[in-house]
Amino acid sequence: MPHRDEARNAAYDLMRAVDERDAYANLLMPRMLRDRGIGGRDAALATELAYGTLRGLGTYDEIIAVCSDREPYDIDPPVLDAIRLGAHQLLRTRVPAHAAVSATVDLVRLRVGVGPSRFANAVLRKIAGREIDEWLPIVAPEAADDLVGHLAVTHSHPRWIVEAFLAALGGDADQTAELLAADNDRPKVVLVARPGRATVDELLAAGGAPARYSPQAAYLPEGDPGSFAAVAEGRAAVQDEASQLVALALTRVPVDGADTRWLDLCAGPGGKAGLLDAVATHGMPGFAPDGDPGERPGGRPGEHPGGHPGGAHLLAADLQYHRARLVRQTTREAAVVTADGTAPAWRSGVFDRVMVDAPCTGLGALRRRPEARWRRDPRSVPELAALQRRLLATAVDAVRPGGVVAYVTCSPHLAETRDVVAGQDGVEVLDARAYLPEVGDLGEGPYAQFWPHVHGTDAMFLALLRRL
Ligand SMILES: C[S@@+](CC[C@H](N)C(=O)[O-])C[C@H]1O[C@@H](n2cnc3c(N)ncnc32)[C@H](O)[C@@H]1O
Repeated sequence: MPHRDEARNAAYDLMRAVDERDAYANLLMPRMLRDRGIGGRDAALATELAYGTLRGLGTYDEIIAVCSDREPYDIDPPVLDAIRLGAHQLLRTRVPAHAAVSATVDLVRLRVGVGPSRFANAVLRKIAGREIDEWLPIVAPEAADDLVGHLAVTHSHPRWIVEAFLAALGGDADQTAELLAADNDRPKVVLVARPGRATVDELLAAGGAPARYSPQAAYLPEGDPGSFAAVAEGRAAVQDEASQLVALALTRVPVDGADTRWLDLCAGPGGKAGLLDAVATHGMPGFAPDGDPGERPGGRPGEHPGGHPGGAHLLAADLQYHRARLVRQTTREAAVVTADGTAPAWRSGVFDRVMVDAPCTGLGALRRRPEARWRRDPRSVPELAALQRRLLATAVDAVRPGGVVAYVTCSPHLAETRDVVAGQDGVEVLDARAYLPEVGDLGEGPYAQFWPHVHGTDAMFLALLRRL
């Protein structure tokens, strides 16, 4: 089989697995490529074709509807997926049109049948008649008539997600368009050097590039993170910069009195717990209880305000046993338990700092999972918001008066962010932005909202609450 066809077949099989078996594309693809011995440029092509098609299929289906005598939902799914794959090659890659059409038609003939391949041929030839910029005004409603529909079709997102983003961005259509476009880009791979276990300098020396915000981050320009010794040894890991910073922000808030007991209520799979455990154990350079950050070994005056002296201990909990087990791999000193955060096994008021990284719709991380936007269900939002409220209430109960709770979601949906925090009694809401001085444009406060189109991070939300 020619190389390019191997890549196309892998992309097609991935799409079928996503449709038929609810596979997670980003988990299955690397395995499939490895099993088939596809590497290098072919692997990159297969991944680009599959992920690009999964992201863009909202737009492609509108175009397919115009080019076919059937609505996409009336087309046999194996044929529809192949046509989507062909449409992606025609409209968003440099693959020559004749090659995109003939390879897709061959694929349908071999994998589905001769009749469907004729149908695919007819539809793809019509699609090939125009460029994407010519198609969009034909298939997307005018922004003036239907702003949400316009953005949804142009940037290939479900309407309800566009509505949620528009609301979270205060109705700003331009910003929403930028955010939706950023969701269609591949995210950077970011590494975290866990304090006391690895340093950023070590990651830079091993081929990382300097990061923009987090004092513990380095970017990975290309290649396999596992090739970094620090990653292979669990001293460093892959972690989005916003995810690093919300954990660091919790450790930076000054608390009076004891500061030795920390809790991560929803810790699995352990990204934030890995960082919290390291700071709790080893402290964070730059900390100055009363004076010059430079006094502390490794501290650079003025560079990283805040920090922590260490000497604390983390308890990490997760409802699911297998996720709690993953936390054991990211932490060294922490106690890890399987526990329901809404029915805690600990006494009230015993912790000095609590992280609640609540289960959420994940609308802030759509860049990472190409098919996720089509899988999420708007009906899950009220259910998740109710769970988030219960978890936040438990976290506030678990922290002592004067202690701090970080409420975090990887979603900017207002029902999962501001609305959850607004209902919480017995707390002072701190200005979270004050604990992230290295990052600008985090919103009007008192919360901090990261954005892919502004910061290049996931759309992570942070509220910092001090128990009264
Ligand atoms: C957004 S994830 C946490 C991500 C994690 N903090 C990290 O940085 O890797 C939410 C986690 O909450 C857990 N969870 C869901 N319901 C829970 C509950 N009632 N109590 C404790 N954990 C729960 C899920 O199993 C999931 O692992």
